[in-house]
Amino acid sequence: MNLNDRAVVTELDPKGILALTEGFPAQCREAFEIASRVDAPKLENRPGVVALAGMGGSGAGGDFVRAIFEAHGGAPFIVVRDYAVPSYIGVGDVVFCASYSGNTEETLSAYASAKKSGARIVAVTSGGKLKEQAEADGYTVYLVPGGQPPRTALGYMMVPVLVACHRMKLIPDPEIEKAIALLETCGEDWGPEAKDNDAKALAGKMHGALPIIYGLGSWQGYIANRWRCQINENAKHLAFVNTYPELNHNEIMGWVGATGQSVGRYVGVVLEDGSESVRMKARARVTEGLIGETCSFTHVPALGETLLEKMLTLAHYGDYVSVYLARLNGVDPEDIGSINRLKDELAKVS
Ligand SMILES: O=P(O)(O)OC[C@H]1O[C@](O)(CO)[C@@H](O)[C@@H]1O
Repeated sequence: MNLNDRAVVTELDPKGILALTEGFPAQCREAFEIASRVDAPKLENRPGVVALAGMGGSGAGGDFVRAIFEAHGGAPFIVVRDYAVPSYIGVGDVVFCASYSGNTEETLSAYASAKKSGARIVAVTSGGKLKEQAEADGYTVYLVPGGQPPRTALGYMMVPVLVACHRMKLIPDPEIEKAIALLETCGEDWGPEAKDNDAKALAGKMHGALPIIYGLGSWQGYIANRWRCQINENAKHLAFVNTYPELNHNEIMGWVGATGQSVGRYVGVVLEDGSESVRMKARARVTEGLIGETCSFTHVPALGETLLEKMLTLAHYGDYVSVYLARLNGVDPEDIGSINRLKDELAKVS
């Protein structure tokens, strides 16, 4: 299949997931402008905990912010992918409720629990019940443009949280515009017109295989999870994710049996910064040696200098891979039939 022909790549993509992927840098820029016009909450004291409640693509945005807090932040930051915020959240804490549609049941339920806890709530949404409730309750709302699949709205959902946290003096300047400028150059290498294209090549390796995506460290693991979600939803393709060094304490033994198991072909990906410690690099090298021919690993290094540049470029690369893999699999990247059927069934459960 000729993935160098845009018409071929978009043949099964009537809703334009490829175009939305290409538009990600512009989306981040627009989100930055929107967020810059909104007053962030004024905090009297530093919160004990900052949380972000969100599912799927909206939860992924929380992981990016979490990584920045873990590297440079002034409070613990947790991502809640569940119906309620933890019991230790209370008055003085900050809870971002992020739902692009504004109608995701788990996030609306987490919103209700956060409200009960007395925490300061900030909503990020394009509308729906979350907008209605947060406005009625008098909380800060970052309102972003609607009308696209939530997983393609990562910029809209993440950038306002970063801007708000910076303005609340919880993180140093994440240099968002610098990261966007770098993102704007990536389409030349990974976009549909780029012929010598590593993203297309990696999608080709994943086609007919089970991708195993390892992060060479914690934030790299968060991005690996975003890759998995995009590969699952866009390409209708299973993928497994793990993170160094934890996988050296368990999953490495799973590979011992994998050679004889009839799973088919595995293809490995390691997402890395490039400046990991000597010991972390050694872990990847030795692990790959032990796994041997059962699975060969492609290392994908992050681009840029800042943590945000590195995370966004690695995630953008994975988004392209997932769209090319969707085409190779012969599926519409927009279709989420099973998710919708699940929601229909759940609607019958009281
Ligand atoms: O951001 P939202 O609208 O809450 O959606 C969260 C997630 O739910 C889904 O719409 C599927 O139910 C995902 O595509 C999305 O990432």
